[in-house]
Amino acid sequence: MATSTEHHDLLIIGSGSGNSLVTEHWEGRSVAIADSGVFGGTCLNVGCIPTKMYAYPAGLAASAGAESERLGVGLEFTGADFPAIRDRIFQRIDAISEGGLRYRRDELEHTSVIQEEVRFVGPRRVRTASGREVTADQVVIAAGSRPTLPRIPGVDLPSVHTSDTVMRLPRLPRRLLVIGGGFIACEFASIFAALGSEVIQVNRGHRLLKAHDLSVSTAFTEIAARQWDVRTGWTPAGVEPAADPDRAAQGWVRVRLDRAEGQEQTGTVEEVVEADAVLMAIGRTPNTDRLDVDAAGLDVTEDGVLATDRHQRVLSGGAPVEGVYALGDVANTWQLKHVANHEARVVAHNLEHPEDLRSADLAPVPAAVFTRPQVAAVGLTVEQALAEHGADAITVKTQAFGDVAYGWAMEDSEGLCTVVAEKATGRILGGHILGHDAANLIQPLVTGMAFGIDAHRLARGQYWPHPALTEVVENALLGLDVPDSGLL
Ligand SMILES: Cc1cc2nc3c(=O)[nH]c(=O)nc-3n(C[C@H](O)[C@H](O)[C@H](O)COP(=O)(O)OP(=O)(O)OC[C@H]3O[C@@H](n4cnc5c(N)ncnc54)[C@H](O)[C@@H]3O)c2cc1C
Ligand SMILES: NC(=O)c1ccc[n+]([C@@H]2O[C@H](COP(=O)([O-])OP(=O)(O)OC[C@H]3O[C@@H](n4cnc5c(N)ncnc54)[C@H](O)[C@@H]3O)[C@@H](O)[C@H]2O)c1
Repeated sequence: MATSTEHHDLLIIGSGSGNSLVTEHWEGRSVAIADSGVFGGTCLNVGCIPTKMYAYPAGLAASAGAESERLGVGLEFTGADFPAIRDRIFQRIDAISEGGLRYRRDELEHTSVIQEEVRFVGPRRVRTASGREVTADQVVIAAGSRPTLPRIPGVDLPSVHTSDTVMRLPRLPRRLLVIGGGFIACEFASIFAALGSEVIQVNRGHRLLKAHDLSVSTAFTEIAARQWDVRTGWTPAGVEPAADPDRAAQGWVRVRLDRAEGQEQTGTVEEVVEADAVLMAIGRTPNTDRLDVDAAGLDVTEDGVLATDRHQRVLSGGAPVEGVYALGDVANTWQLKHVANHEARVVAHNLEHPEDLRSADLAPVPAAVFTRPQVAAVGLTVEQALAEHGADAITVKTQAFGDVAYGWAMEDSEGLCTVVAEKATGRILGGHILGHDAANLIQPLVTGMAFGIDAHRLARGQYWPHPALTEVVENALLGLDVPDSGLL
């Protein structure tokens, strides 16, 4: 039963990308931001930023040893001060989150923060957990996603973590069992292995990063297996405290693994791994189910995200609901911050200019995995291009890092850049990079695809500083069987 009702010009559900919607336009108007979690959302508090703040020192740690020795530099890894790294990261992050909350809640006159879970009771009406009813002329749903947990016994034991908690562990795990083979699982396996944990990564399928191009995913799985223990074809079946009471008291658990369905059955069908920390990283669930969207009649797609039109207006029965927008992980399946940011810019404009609606243009979307080595991708994989265009219509070049000057100087033997393009036109269909600095190296290919620059023109229509590693992209482009642009 509602105890009070308040009305705002704008209600934003979710303080992650949603927080960026409060532009100068809203001064003198009333804006409420509802968030029952930590202010600032996933990217800042438990996502992109802290993971990369771990990935950088982890990269420094991993450069000692075999790689440095091979190049004649005597570096020794003497251990990571995990609590110091953790505290440095979260002292910086928590201050930003707390400052953002104070600014919106206490300092600005036209904004308020509802620190409660909210659920829809009508299209532009929500009820808070404490029973307040809040209405608004316009509503933006930016409620994000949360880690998915497997439905197995023992998943609620304190040593079982998700990406929300694993970065705040009191100490570096002795043995970390990582479940999953996607972005989150691979980034954390790479980080914790470099910092000194014994990492065992268990994945259902036989390739890590399986959504990536086969060339990248296959090579990454092999390289990962040289850095930590990768076990494929398994799925977790249950977690229980370790049999030894002393170990159990220290948080050690036994994780039972079953052979994953549909995977080749060789060897044993059940295995047990003991670990003092377990990370479940098997995907993220959009938060639509936390919002009672049915009460507002809002459409949800079969992927569980809110259905929107190209202006990010939420649909009801297939038609846009006036003044209700959605963005980010609750409204798309990319689950990437740069996509949420783009959608937020579209929504910010459309809220302010309902008579001049702008559209989200999501293609092509790059993604980068900040492992060691890094992985980055944009557009179609070779397999997708083959399926969509046929073998005769496409051309593919895989350029090894070691065959361009800087990669050769690094004595790199792992890095590769695969580009796939349309043979007849040179239109770039996709790019896939594994290796040093892949997250940066992918950008020329994103530019080429976004601005419709064909492969030869992209390679020959600009200078590439010699001998920078970007030459790996230039050479991949030049290796394609595409029309000559005439440029030299
Ligand atoms: C470990 C990790 C690393 C990542 N690294 C990267 C990366 O390197 N690059 C990249 O592009 N992306 C990365 N991502 C993905 C990226 O963080 C997300 O795509 C992005 O943060 C989504 O933003 P959002 O605004 O949609 O939602 P969020 O930032 O998740 O905000 C949603 C907010 O809504 C609140 N909320 C939800 N339901 C309710 C409710 N009913 N009532 C009140 N409040 C509610 C939540 O508390 C939350 O604060 C990473 C994610 C994770 C988990
Ligand atoms: N650098 C980045 O851009 C970055 C980093 C982290 C997360 N993210 C975003 O967050 C999203 C979620 O990441 P994620 O890694 O959790 O999901 P994901 O979808 O990338 O990977 C999920 C993995 O879990 C495995 N899996 C699923 N169920 C399983 C089970 N029962 N047993 C064993 N394995 C199982 C899948 O095979 C897959 O390998 C990503 O899709 C990405 O968009 C991005």
